[in-house]
Amino acid sequence: MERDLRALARAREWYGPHSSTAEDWSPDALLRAKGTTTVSVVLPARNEESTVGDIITVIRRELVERTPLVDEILVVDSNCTDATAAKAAAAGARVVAQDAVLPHLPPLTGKGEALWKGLAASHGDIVVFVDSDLRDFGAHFVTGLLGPLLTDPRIHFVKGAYERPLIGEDGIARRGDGGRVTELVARPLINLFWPELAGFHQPLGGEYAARRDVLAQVPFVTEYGVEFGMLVDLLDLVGLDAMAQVDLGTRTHSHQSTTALGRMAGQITLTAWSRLERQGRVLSSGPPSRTLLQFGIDGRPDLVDVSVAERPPLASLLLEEDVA
Ligand SMILES: O=c1ccn([C@@H]2O[C@H](COP(=O)(O)OP(=O)(O)O)[C@@H](O)[C@H]2O)c(=O)[nH]1
Ligand SMILES: O=C(O)[C@@H](COP(=O)(O)O)O[C@H]1O[C@H](CO)[C@@H](O)[C@H](O)[C@H]1O
Repeated sequence: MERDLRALARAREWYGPHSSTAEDWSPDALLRAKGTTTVSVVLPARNEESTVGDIITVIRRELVERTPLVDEILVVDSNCTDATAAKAAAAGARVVAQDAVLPHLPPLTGKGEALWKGLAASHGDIVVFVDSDLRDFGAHFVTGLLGPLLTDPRIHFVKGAYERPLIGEDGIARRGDGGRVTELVARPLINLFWPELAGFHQPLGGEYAARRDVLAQVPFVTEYGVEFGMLVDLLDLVGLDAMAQVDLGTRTHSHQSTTALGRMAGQITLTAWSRLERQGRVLSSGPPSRTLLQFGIDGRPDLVDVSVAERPPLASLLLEEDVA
């Protein structure tokens, strides 16, 4: 109890000095602070043809042409079966196929694989990750995330914070109802086991930025375990004071079904379990199951695989290759 109170006090103490808003970071001031630091925006995309082009157009117009803060826009084509790649290229992004990056490695799947391949295929000193399904994207998403990284060498990772309405099938936005897996799974797990991280408003949010040399030192959990695993691993690696968050306003995106989020919840739970084991905080007599029995509306049972894998820190791979 004492430890948890201390940890939550730590989270509260961290929150003030390490939280800002996108408005605090003007593009012109950031351009002055940028110097020779290079910036890559990496967008993981799985069948996002209806939104990816607009996001890239805003980044290119505002942050490449108007204020040259961004040096590279990379879309990772995550086994798309629609026109995502063509739309992204037409809007001015470089596009790489997920499985074409480091092709000598057996391909893995999911968002975490797309992000790790995006890190490997990009070049910026700072990498900004932005989801490709955002529906109200603004350039402030990127400038807000860059702010602390371009102005404070002590900060190595910045997470977006935002209000997340749930857009219903009727098209009506229900304030505060988005981020369902965050509220039902991730936030409770973080508060129970990593309360130092409790100050992060949106631990699963898909918009965040970090220094390349830090991202290259953490593993990337595949599928939808990537954000949860990264927060816990970065807390270990760089410590809470090297992490910050920026309020980006409101974030709306394409929503998955409850069934799909059930699978996501399973992946995140397995990720949390793996970190508890790795940190020696649980002793296990055997691995947890990696399957989830779900039931369709008609009650039909459906056994799904919620296993996650893990890519090693990129730096370790490049070191091996150098040695090889
Ligand atoms: O195998 C995958 C799954 C997702 N994504 C991308 O990762 C981002 C977040 O995924 P999604 O929207 O499915 O998650 P949600 O926001 O609904 O939790 C989006 O840009 C997806 O296109 C990806 O690149 N590969
Ligand atoms: O935050 C969440 O609960 C989920 C689902 O959000 P919604 O309930 O569809 O608004 O969305 C996030 O989770 C994924 C897993 O970490 C991330 O990859 C997504 O980028 C993020 O949108």
